[in-house]
Amino acid sequence: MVMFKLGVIGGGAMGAALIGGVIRNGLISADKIGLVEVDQPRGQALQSNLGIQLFSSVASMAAECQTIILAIKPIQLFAILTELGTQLCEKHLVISIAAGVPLAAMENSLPQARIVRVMPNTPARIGKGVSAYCLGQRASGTDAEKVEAIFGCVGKVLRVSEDKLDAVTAVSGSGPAYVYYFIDALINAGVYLGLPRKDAAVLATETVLGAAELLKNSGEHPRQLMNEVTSPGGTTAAALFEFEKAGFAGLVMQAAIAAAERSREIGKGIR
Ligand SMILES: NC(=O)C1=CN([C@@H]2O[C@H](COP(=O)(O)OP(=O)(O)OC[C@H]3O[C@@H](n4cnc5c(N)ncnc54)[C@H](O)[C@@H]3O)[C@@H](O)[C@H]2O)C=CC1
Ligand SMILES: O=C(O)[C@@H]1CCC=N1
Repeated sequence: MVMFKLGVIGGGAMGAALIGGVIRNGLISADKIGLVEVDQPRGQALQSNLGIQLFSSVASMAAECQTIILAIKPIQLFAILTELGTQLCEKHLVISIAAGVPLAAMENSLPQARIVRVMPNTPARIGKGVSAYCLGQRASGTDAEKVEAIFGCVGKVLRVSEDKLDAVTAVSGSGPAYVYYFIDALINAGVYLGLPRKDAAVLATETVLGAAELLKNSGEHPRQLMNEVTSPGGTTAAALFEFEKAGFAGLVMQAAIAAAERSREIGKGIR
C-alpha cells in the first residue's frame, strides 16, 4: 500500500477500470482515491460500489490529490486542463490517457505540473490490459515508477518514446475492438453453419484465448503456429486461401494505419 492520494477525472470505461485495478491490487486504499465525474448517477454508483471519495470540482480534487489521472475523452481534455491550470504546482503529477493529445500541448496548458502520457486498453477491467507510457519533459524516474505501479495493477506496462504512441494506440489501444470484431464474425460463421449461438460463442472465444496463450507461452512465430494447424489439402488451407484472396492481412494493416492516422489528427485538434 502506498501513501499518496490518487485523483481520477472521468469515471467511464477506463477511469473505472483503473480505479478498480488499483484497489483490487491493494496499491492504494479506496478512501485515498478521489473521482470527479459529471455524470452524477455514475459517480455515485462508483462511490458506493468502490468506497472512493467523490469531488465536486477538479479544483477541490487538486487541493487534495497530487497525482491525477485524466480519463476523459480528448475533446473534453482542454476544458479540464484550463480548469486545472491555475490549481496545479510542481508537486502535481498529471497522467493523461487521452488518445492522440501530445505531451507538449498539455505541458503548455499546465506549465507547473509533471505530465505523463499513457495508452492503456480495456482488458484493464480484468487486470489483463497492456499500457505504454512516455514521460513529459518535467517528469522524473520516480514518476515513471509511480505510473508503472498504477498501470501495473491492470496489466503489463511498456515504456516508449512519444513518437510511438500513435502506433501503440492503433495496435493495443484500439486492438481489443478488432479482436471482438473477429470473434463476432467467427461466431456468426458458426451459427451460419448450424451451431447454436451459445456453443459458437464458447468455441470462438476459447479458440482466440487458447491461440493467444499458446503464441505467448511457446514463443513461436505466428506463422509457425499457423503451419501447425494447416494440413496439406485440409480445411485450414481452404479457409486461409479465402483470407489471402480477400487481402485480409492488408486490411488489418490498413485498419491499424487508419487508427494511427486518426490518433495524429486528434492530436492536431481535427474533429
Ligand atoms: N475506451 C478505450 O478503449 C480507451 C480509451 N482511452 C482514452 O481514455 C479516455 C477515456 O475514455 P473512456 O473511458 O473510453 O470514455 P468514457 O466516455 O467511458 O468515460 C469518460 C467519462 O468522463 C466523464 N466526463 C466527461 N466530461 C467530464 C468532466 N468535465 N469532468 C468529469 N468527468 C467528465 C463522462 O461522464 C464519462 O463517465 C479517452 O481520452 C480515451 O482516448 C485510452 C485507451 C483505451
Ligand atoms: O477509440 C478511441 O479513440 C480510444 C483510444 C484507444 C481506444 N479507444
